[in-house]
Amino acid sequence: MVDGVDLCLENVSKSFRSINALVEVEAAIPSGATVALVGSNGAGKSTLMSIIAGILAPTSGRVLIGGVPVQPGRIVDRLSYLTQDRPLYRNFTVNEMIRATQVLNTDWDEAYARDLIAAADIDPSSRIRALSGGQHSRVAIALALARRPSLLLLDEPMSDLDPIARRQVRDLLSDETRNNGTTTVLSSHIVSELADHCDHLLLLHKGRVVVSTAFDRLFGAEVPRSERATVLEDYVLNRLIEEGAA
Ligand SMILES: Nc1ncnc2c1ncn2[C@@H]1O[C@H](COP(=O)(O)OP(=O)(O)OP(=O)(O)O)[C@@H](O)[C@H]1O
Repeated sequence: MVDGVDLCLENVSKSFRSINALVEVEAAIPSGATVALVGSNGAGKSTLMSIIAGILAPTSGRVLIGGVPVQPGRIVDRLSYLTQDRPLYRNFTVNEMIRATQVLNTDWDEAYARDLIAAADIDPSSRIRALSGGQHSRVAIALALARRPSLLLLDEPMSDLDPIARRQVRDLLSDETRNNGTTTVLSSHIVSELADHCDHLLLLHKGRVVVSTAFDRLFGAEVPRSERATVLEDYVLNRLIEEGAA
């Protein structure tokens, strides 16, 4: 069991010259939560993840992970971040990529990485450059999970997966939270897909928080599980329309 950590965003702002990518973002995410990070293109989702991971420095404000402030430029312990570009060494084989990740990480579960790659039906002797986009993502997701993180950041992890692979990855992430208590932040444009296994909504629009709340508060007991996807999608759409997004 790897315990998750709570995540606290305190007044986080980020500007790129004249662009205000994030404006005073506040959120408190409990340990073990799975957060659906949602917003239109350019809403600030990737910027926020990079700040949480310590890769980007906020212009102001701070991020606390398990009560400890993130120091930009310093590696955050037990955090895995799958960026949208899924950086893997293209000339390596999958086996070489597994070994390289092992060397770079103290907490590492090689057997788990190999199980996940086998479950995706990927030959570990294949070169990364010879993998399809979806297979490339499956390897990147396997490496991210096998680092046994307490905090997992996934930027559109399912964007290039086929429907079966999407379901497999969704189940995998649900198991991860259930078995390991991993706190997860997951961005996606397919809101309905997030309803089943996320339990917190963080909706951004033009860098500002529109909603940060537990799903339970949104849905209430009266909405059956089977209708959650539609209800969540409608809710997000209506809130974005209210914000002037359409
Ligand atoms: N390195 C950068 N330099 C300048 N502007 C940037 C940089 N990174 C992001 N931005 C701007 O910050 C804003 C937020 O971008 P970000 O990539 O965080 O949005 P996003 O919600 O992840 O979008 P998408 O859904 O399209 O991936 C955008 O206006 C973008 O142009």
